[in-house]
Amino acid sequence: MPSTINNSPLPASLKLKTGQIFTGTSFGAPVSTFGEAVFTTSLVGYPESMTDPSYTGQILVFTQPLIGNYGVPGQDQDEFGLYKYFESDGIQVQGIIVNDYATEYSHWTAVESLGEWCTRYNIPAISGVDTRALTQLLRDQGSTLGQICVGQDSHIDNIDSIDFINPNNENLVAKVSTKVPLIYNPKGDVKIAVIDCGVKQNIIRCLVTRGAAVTVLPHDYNFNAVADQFDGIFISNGPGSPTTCVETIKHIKTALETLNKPIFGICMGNLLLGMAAGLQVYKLPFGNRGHNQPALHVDTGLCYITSQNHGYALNDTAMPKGWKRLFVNANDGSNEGIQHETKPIFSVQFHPEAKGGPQDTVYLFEEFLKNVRTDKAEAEKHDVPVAKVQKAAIATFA
Ligand SMILES: NC(=O)CC[C@H](N)C(=O)O
Repeated sequence: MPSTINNSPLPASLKLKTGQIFTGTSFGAPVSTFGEAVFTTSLVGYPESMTDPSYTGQILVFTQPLIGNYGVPGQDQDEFGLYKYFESDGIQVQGIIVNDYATEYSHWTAVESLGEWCTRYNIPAISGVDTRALTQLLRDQGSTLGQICVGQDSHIDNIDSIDFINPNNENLVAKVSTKVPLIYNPKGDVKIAVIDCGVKQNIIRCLVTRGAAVTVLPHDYNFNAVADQFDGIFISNGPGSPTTCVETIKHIKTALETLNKPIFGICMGNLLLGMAAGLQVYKLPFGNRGHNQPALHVDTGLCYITSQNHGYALNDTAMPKGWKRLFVNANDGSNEGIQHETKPIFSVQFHPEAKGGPQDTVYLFEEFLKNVRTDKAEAEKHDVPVAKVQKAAIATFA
């Protein structure tokens, strides 16, 4: 059961660096934590969002008022060894803030309550917070550093003496990336190297279910040295500031200069590819997090509803030579994707793999794999060495 004193829940609060305190009661672990307070407008998908490594370092505020009513599923795996209901092997957010926590849950996949799950992972959770007021504040003043306090003294205003920790100063990608290469669906017809900045399980699933063999590589792995073993490169989503990913950007830059392979990036992948191409990033005031973000496809004018969770964006006002905008956000005009004008290289800021969210743009995985298969067929025609075995890439790491 969640933390209680004599069966009544512990008081808890969210203290913001800007001086405000939001009070409520604890329904998770009785621990205090720091993070960047951000809000998501998604209506469903709390198990997926909370296990998405992109949320590492963040205190997640749900604007959907009722959270927890379908409980939390188990760690079941599919035929590829990927988690069916989670995006990684545990909770990644620092803590969660909700308005109304559903103390009773019901769903055929549920094995425990949201409160029990948070407690097991030592993650604090607060309910009874006016999340509408909190969201308006975060929207007006921007994402804000905060501390979740749990316990009898949690309501005391000691903000002036708190040394708030900014998670974005750290290379969070290094924390969540795989330490060793991992292979999924080794018999796939094309071989994709996934640069793991914190890859979601459903991104890997979107590649393997479309026939690809996937090797997940550590974020700083020099994939250029083993590029002949792969037919395409994928750059994943991930937490924190892209400016901390110096090593990964260096490798992508080398790839752009020397490799002739299809590349696809998602979210952090869009930021890193853009930076390697010469663009700058900036921090959005409150970010775009939710499942209803409109992305306009620049060439056709078609608008897709997309799943998003990012705090940074590419400044695309002047595109580098050879590159063009692929998508823009119809709400705030921020960049939603870039594309090379002549090479099969593109990336998007939103999440076409969803989980949660709409699947309007999942077709982009087919576009990428079409690029990869066409490129491979061309290379074979001209007898250029194409991807052989993946074992050698592993051997250097094992
Ligand atoms: N989902 C992601 O990959 C997020 C990218 C980056 N951490 C940002 O917040 O902008």
